[in-house]
Amino acid sequence: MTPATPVPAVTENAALPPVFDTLVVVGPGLIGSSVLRRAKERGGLARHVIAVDIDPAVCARVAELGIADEVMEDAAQAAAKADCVMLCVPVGAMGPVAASVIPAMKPGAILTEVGSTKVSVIEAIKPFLRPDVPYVPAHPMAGTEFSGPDAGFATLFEDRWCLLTPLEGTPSAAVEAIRTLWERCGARLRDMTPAHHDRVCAIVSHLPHLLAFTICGTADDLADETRSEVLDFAASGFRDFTRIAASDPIMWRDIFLLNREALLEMLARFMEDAQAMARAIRWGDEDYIVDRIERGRKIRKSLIENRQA
Ligand SMILES: NC(=O)c1ccc[n+]([C@@H]2O[C@H](COP(=O)([O-])OP(=O)(O)OC[C@H]3O[C@@H](n4cnc5c(N)ncnc54)[C@H](O)[C@@H]3O)[C@@H](O)[C@H]2O)c1
Ligand SMILES: O=C(O)C(=O)C[C@]1(C(=O)O)C=C[C@@H](O)C=C1
Repeated sequence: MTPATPVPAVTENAALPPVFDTLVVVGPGLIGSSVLRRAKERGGLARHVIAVDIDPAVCARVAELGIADEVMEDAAQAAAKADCVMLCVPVGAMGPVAASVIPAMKPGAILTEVGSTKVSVIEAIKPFLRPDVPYVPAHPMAGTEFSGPDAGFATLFEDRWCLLTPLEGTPSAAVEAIRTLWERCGARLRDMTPAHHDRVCAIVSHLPHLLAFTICGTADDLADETRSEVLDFAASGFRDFTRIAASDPIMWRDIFLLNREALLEMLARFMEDAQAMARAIRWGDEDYIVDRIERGRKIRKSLIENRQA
């Protein structure tokens, strides 16, 4: 265990009784460290927060930042102290990490996670579940292209959606505790089925990342001269793709592979629509082209009105 440098806790939720006594965050990267910061800076989430990471450098950094009361490398040892364990590791690591923490958890303690895919994460965790450890899958729809404990910030989830995909038979008190935790992080909550979640995220998050990685690769494959021009003149449109294309490779490898079916379905639909646009351009179908652009403008406007852009 590494002693952590204390950070002065601030107010906002401080008057409210904390949702949990002890919250363990496994994987204090962008998302996990944002939850830790929220807990420390605003209060109301947990009286005591423990961070666990497999990477000793991450543990050392979290201790230095002072965003947890304790920092540990052994997930099971930390889980034994928890009222809630929140897994914030890449989706491909959720199953193995759940397997190591669940046997150590106290009866009645809650397991939750923040994975970007739900059906396959739930499938990976299910074999290790215990009847006395409720599991509440969640997904905060907030992030940046950065990762690691330095990337997090306490306001990351403010006004962002957090999607809950509760499983049948989960005690409602456990679902409500996780809902309250995210509300106190500033998020707006919505419940949906895991399968619906995966289709929605495939179109609004996973496909855009796939397109961004691909367009950067396509530009990079062009002749040297063209590539340098791309970089010189990438003032806006291309530049906007490069922001999300800078995201973490392990995280996105896992998301693509673990949301394979929904992502491939959305990609096939996108390719059909792109073909239709190509046809309209070839045949000079102005109405089709204008209609598609207007739909894009409408979507952007509604995001702005919903404070999501
Ligand atoms: N980045 C986003 O925009 C975003 C948004 C919502 C949800 N998510 C999901 O949240 C999770 C974390 O994403 P992030 O961006 O915070 O990642 P991150 O890379 O910033 O942090 C992940 C942390 O998990 C640690 N880790 C990996 N394997 C581990 C293991 N077996 N045991 C303990 N620690 C382990 C890593 O060392 C790292 O510190 C992922 O499942 C991701 O899909 C990400
Ligand atoms: O804003 C970004 O950079 C993100 O990639 C955030 C984003 C998204 O695509 O919206 C990425 C993955 C998550 O699961 C949720 C949010």
